[in-house]
Amino acid sequence: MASPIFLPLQEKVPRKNTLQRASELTIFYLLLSFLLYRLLSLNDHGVPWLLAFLCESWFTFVWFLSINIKWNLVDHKTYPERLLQRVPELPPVDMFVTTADPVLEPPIITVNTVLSLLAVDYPTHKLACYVSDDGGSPLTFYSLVETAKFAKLWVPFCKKYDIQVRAPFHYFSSELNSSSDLSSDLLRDWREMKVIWENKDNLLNGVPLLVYVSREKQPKHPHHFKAGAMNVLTRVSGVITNAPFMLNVDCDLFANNPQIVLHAMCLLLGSDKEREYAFVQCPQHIYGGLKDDPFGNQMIVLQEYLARGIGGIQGPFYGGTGCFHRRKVIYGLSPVEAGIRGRNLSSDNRKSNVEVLQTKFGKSTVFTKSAAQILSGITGKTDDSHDLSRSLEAANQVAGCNYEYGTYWGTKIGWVYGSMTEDVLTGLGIHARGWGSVFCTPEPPPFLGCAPMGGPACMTQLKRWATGLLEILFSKNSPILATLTAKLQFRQCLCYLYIVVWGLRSIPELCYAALPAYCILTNTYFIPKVSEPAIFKIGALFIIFNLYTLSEYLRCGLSIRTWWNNQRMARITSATAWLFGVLSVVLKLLGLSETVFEVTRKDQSTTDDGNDTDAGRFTFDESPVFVPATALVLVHLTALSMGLVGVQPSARGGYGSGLGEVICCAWVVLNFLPFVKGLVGKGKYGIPSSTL
Ligand SMILES: O=c1ccn([C@@H]2O[C@H](COP(=O)(O)OP(=O)(O)O[C@H]3O[C@H](CO)[C@@H](O)[C@H](O)[C@H]3O)[C@@H](O)[C@H]2O)c(=O)[nH]1
Ligand SMILES: [Mn+2]
Repeated sequence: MASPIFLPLQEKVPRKNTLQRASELTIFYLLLSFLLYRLLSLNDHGVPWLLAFLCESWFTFVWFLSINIKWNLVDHKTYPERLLQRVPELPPVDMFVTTADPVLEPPIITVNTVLSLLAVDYPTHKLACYVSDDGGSPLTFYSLVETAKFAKLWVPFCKKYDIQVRAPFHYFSSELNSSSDLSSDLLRDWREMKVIWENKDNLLNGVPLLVYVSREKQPKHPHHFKAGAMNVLTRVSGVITNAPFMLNVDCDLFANNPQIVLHAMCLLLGSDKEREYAFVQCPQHIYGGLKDDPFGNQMIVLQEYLARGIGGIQGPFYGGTGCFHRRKVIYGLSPVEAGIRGRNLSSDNRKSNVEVLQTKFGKSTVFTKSAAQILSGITGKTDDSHDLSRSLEAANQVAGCNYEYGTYWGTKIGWVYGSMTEDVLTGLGIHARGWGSVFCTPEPPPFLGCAPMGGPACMTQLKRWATGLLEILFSKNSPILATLTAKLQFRQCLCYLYIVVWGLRSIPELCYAALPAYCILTNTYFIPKVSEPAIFKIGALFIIFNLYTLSEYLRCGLSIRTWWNNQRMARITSATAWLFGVLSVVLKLLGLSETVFEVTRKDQSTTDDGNDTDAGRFTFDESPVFVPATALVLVHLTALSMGLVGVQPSARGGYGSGLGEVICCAWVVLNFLPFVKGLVGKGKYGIPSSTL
């Protein structure tokens, strides 16, 4: 047995995926050979053929990007029990929570998240929790005051009894009523707990610092939504605790695995190789999720293969929540400057003078001093004599709405502005400087959060993502430029391309989905006739592709229904939210309107078992986002009935639409079934007459 000192804190485990690779390449080959067939026969066919060729070329390109992502799947195993033997003293961590709207994000959700963070297994005096409230809501503030009081009972209680789920809301709803024995035990211990809490002088048993921040906002000053909030939190924490590591979560994402900070440290501390990880991204699992994922947004398969796949290249994207950062990376350092690669910079070089720092970081002297410490590698506050009033004064200054003017904040330092998906943009900047990142997937899942339910809430979220990602493609921070001019690896660039073109996919998808109906209505065709061998290629493509995606779901232990719901929702999203994402970016590029961050409604789970059938039903509102998909469905229904009755114009040149088009048409209708139901549904389950 090796001594614990030499045992690694983490291990990179490549996954075997020979069969998947073979299926991916088969699909790619079929796509290419089918494209060739289309190309060679372009002259004999009309517009639908050309359109189909263009759309299929795009699908082939997207498929190529997806093969690149999934080629090398890796897992990272972490061993927190070895951590203390290797690292005698754990570093401080500042934990950030953002909330913005007390109605869409009820304070009880934020309170749970905060309590779960305060209670993680980590020395309490090394932790501090900062909550940013962009709503400036008295309700949220009052809830947090109460939280701070409750935490003094809750944190020691969790640690003493090694409670697993440390978000009280979830703990009490799941475990308390399991046996009467336990309840009486618990009651006695509740009384005992008060003994524990009297012992508040002992910091190790205490509660981490909790700070409420509501930054200054004024109509004339852009506040940059969440990215702006994160930058304020970074500065405020800089002048108070200045921890070298920062964890950030959205208000709904509570810590589900009390050891998560230790797991993350295994990846951030370790050897030189590990120190190249700029951030540790945890997966976002959903709690109280509806059965079979009716809205296709629990993202289990996406995270399983996408994040693990990029893990085999430069590392996962930054997902905006459930992520541990190195403060010095957020402050703009590259791996070389951080002394990880190449020579360590001499201390003279590192010690930038105050003026240079102030032009980059802003005018606060307290803050620039703290930043200088971080940049030179000194971790944590050096002077233990905590001058809280001085810190608070500085905190007020750095949270002001005009503090960032003329500084590097939002461009080279901190969370980057200019995209509704500030997370991906910020992570891209970090990768472009040459840093890596890593996906952390311990059991039980580290964090759990909400997924929106119902049509409109899902649309808000997906539209924002499509908008934000497309903003990145057209900005000066685009991944293509980052590969050409900076250190973004080529394959990593292809991974970024895969997601930043999400919105653009709507156009070819919508065209392709319109083809069957168009062909039936005009009695033309775009599917090869049965007499041609190419029919086997497109048939095989259809079957192998669906079996391949289905196998991905089955391997994750998900049901066939979940697979179907996700496939269907992907088509619906494309014809709705993604299309509108493209429109809003076009309007922005034309200078006609600005993009806005619309907060997603955080529903508390409505049912305990997640089996309520109505909760999974697609809902509508009067938003124009539903118009294109409704039109698509109406046209297909018309085409289908005309095709079946046989009232079609006579075909030109002998061949008209055939069985192929009818099957495709029916397939489109099947995919948009929620809209077909919406045509006859009542209330929120029906498509409003204005949309129709
Ligand atoms: O002006 C704002 C707007 C939002 N938020 C916070 O940002 C977070 C994310 O907003 P939410 O509406 O929950 O968006 P989601 O689509 O659920 O979030 C995903 O997508 C966002 C980017 O679009 C990322 O910022 C998130 O981390 C990621 O989880 C929440 O904590 C909000 O309170 C602010 O602090 N200020
Ligand atoms: Mn969210």
